Amino acid sequence: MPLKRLSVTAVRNLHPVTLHPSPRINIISGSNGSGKTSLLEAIHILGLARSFRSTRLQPVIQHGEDACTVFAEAVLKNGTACSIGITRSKQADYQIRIDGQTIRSAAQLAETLPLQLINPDSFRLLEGAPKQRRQYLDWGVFHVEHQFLPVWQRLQKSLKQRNSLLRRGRIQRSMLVPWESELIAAGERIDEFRQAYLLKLKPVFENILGRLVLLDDLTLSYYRGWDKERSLNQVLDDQFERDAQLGYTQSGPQRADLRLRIKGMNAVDILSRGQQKLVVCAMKIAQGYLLQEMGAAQSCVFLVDDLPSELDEKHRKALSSLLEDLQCQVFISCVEAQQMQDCWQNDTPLSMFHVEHGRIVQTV
Ligand SMILES: Nc1ncnc2c1ncn2[C@@H]1O[C@H](COP(=O)(O)OP(=O)(O)OP(=O)(O)O)[C@@H](O)[C@H]1O
Repeated sequence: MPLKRLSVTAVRNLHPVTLHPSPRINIISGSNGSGKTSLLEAIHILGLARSFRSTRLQPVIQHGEDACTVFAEAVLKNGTACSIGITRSKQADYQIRIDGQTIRSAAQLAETLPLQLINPDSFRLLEGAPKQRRQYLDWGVFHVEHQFLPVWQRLQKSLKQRNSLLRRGRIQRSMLVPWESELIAAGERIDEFRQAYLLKLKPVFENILGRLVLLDDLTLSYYRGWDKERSLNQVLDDQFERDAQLGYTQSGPQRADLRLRIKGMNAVDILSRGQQKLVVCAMKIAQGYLLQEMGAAQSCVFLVDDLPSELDEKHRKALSSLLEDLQCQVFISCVEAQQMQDCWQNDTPLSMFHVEHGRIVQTV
């Protein structure tokens, strides 16, 4: 869902600004510490009510100010306008408004403005804990499967209850049964959603990866979080004693993972940094393409922090062409504008912004 007007007030070092971004490609250049990432961070806050740099929103509020605000007018897929605003003050939690209505859940915000972030931390998708890859997978499922959120919430609740009973100690097997039946029902649904989504994602990912880099041996597979030969019911039953000793549920959809391997080894142990960046980009861009293909309610906005770093010219251009073909709105930050200037076709709407000491000026 492209943003056609974006206002940012009191976010980090940024001076108050109103921008009119291109519905397609936006390049934000500036030297280190000028405020490029802060602009991407502001858009991220607008879409997810959280920063990608700090777990709390308070550090994002400009020193000496009481609150930060990000506001945008966006265009929905059906062509109608939609306004989204978020304010976070030092004293209170955030306030979100969509079309003048206050909303309480960040999930509604995420549904309205699907965002994909590619930044130096995205490497964690390959090298980090399974949680990162589960979140990646669930982002996709959330945007294409409306039943995902309520089922996922039921799963979290039943799992929390089971774990808290397990932690109490000296527990009877029968005491877990009511929570387990909820956990099993929700867990199996979540597994079905994830499998169905991955089946669609895999060919898109392989195609996109092939346009970026030749890695024929790379495989992407799914681990559902428990033994594939046994039902979740059976696994919970068999592992009860051990779960009770440990005080938590060892197996289940909360342990699901995506595995990226090359010749049976972890891809992250084999690939160069540049190749890892390309694989991560292919994974994220594939989700954008799939969202379009599956006719999701809104198209995705891509935030790409420091695209040129660790990529040579050939790969930079290949990546740009994928983002361009996606026909989404893209915000790309870089130090030198000219590194990103000649990557686009002549008819692609392109806007360029330069940031200096927090002041953003549109140059093209
Ligand atoms: N709450 C805050 N209030 C005011 N300034 C802040 C706040 N938090 C961070 N800053 C400053 O804002 C600037 C933000 O820089 P930002 O990370 O956006 O720069 P950048 O252009 O992306 O740099 P780089 O190219 O090094 O990644 C930094 O100079 C930082 O010291």
